[in-house]
Amino acid sequence: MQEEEVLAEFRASKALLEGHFLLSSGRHSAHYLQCARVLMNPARAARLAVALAAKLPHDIRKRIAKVVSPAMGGVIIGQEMGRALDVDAMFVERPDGTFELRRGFALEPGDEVLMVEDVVTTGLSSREAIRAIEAAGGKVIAAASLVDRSAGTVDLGVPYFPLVALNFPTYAPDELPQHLAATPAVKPGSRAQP
Ligand SMILES: O=P(O)(O)OC[C@H]1O[C@H](OP(=O)(O)OP(=O)(O)O)[C@H](O)[C@@H]1O
Ligand SMILES: O=C(O)c1cc(=O)[nH]c(=O)[nH]1
Ligand SMILES: [Mg+2]
Repeated sequence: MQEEEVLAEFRASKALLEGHFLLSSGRHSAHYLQCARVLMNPARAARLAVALAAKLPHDIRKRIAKVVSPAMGGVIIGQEMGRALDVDAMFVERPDGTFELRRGFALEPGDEVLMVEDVVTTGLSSREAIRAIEAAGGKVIAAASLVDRSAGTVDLGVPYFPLVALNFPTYAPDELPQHLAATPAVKPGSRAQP
């Protein structure tokens, strides 16, 4: 799938939002990709997962034993990546603030894992998820996401394969441009506010 085709899927699902958003990292942006809208159509979710799986080099792809994603945003694309790669998919969640495997999910010691996200902006959630997977005995050999909002600048500590890389500006709370400072921010994600 070419970048323009991926963006067409986002546009068709009305997932490209404009306004004033407080992101998971605490940074602000005038743009938000609501991946839940992209993934609410199961056929579209499956198509995008097949395209994302095709981004993985063959030597990495054939080693993947499990897919693990950070909830909530990673759950649906993680499940679809499990289907595309024909491996089990599970998720980490943070009811007490730190990602952990729950619900009877477990990794075998040394299981080679693909960490799958919906969006990577600063990489904070991805790095936290990778830590949780490794604490549970897994070995994260690569990461993948539908969107890399860092436009290729993020370092997750493992090879990282996004389906599409975009560069929407983000701002620290004390450096908001006038047009954002003038409107209240909405926070679409589920990370607890500090
Ligand atoms: O790279 P980062 O700066 O960490 O930002 C990206 C993260 O933010 C969103 O999750 P969020 O914490 O908003 O919660 P959600 O997955 O429940 O929507 C998104 O799903 C990624 O996990
Ligand atoms: O950084 C985020 O929290 C974030 C950005 C974005 O565009 N979409 C999203 O779901 N989360
Ligand atoms: Mg998330």
